[in-house]
Amino acid sequence: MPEDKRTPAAFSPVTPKNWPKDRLYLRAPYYSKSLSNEASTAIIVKREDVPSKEIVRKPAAPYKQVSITEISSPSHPANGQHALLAAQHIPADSFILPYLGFVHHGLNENSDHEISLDRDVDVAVDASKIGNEARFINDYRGIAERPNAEFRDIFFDLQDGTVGKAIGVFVLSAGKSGKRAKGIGKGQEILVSYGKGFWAARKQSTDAQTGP
Ligand SMILES: C[S@@+](CC[C@H](N)C(=O)[O-])C[C@H]1O[C@@H](n2cnc3c(N)ncnc32)[C@H](O)[C@@H]1O
Repeated sequence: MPEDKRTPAAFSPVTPKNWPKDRLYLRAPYYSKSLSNEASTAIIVKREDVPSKEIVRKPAAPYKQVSITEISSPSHPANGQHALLAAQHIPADSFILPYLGFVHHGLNENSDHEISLDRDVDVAVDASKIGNEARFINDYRGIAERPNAEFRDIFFDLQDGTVGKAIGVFVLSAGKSGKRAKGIGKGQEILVSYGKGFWAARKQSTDAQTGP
């Protein structure tokens, strides 16, 4: 559990169903006090400096459009773990929820819940110990033919006159052929692509552990 409290209001007393007891639930990003001034200036901006065409997302936790579910299907590659499902139909191209966690310098390669936020100032979000429902989103490989959601940059209202640059989870757009126009159906698992790098790094560390 990180020691720093840049955003005391980040923790929510209300948690979603099936939220694990040993993890803290966030309603806003939790910023490390060790962030450099350069990084803070890059990722936290004044409300009035956000371009007017941009949508600023307000905290809305817990997120009603999703549900955390324990996987109990032997054919699912993450059987016994958790998944995030759509609790209702979510239209193509729409915002689902922010990916919240501990916002810090560097990349914690040991974390399975780490996403880069701003490479220029070397800042990432780690949801391994604190986070929200988005930390339960699995990679599509071995589960579906393709992902149905993706990460995009968002602006998140920190409710103190400032706005944080953050990562949001969105339903994929309909696509040129309209193949994905239906969006994500109620009860379907929300799946992104972690990228080949995520799995390559894990294969390397498994190979190193098992040896020749
Ligand atoms: C961000 S977590 C996703 C949530 C995770 N299932 C849980 O219950 O905490 C990433 C981890 O989930 C598992 N995972 C996600 N997608 C997977 C997939 N397609 N196949 C196998 N394991 C997967 C892996 O253990 C991975 O390290």
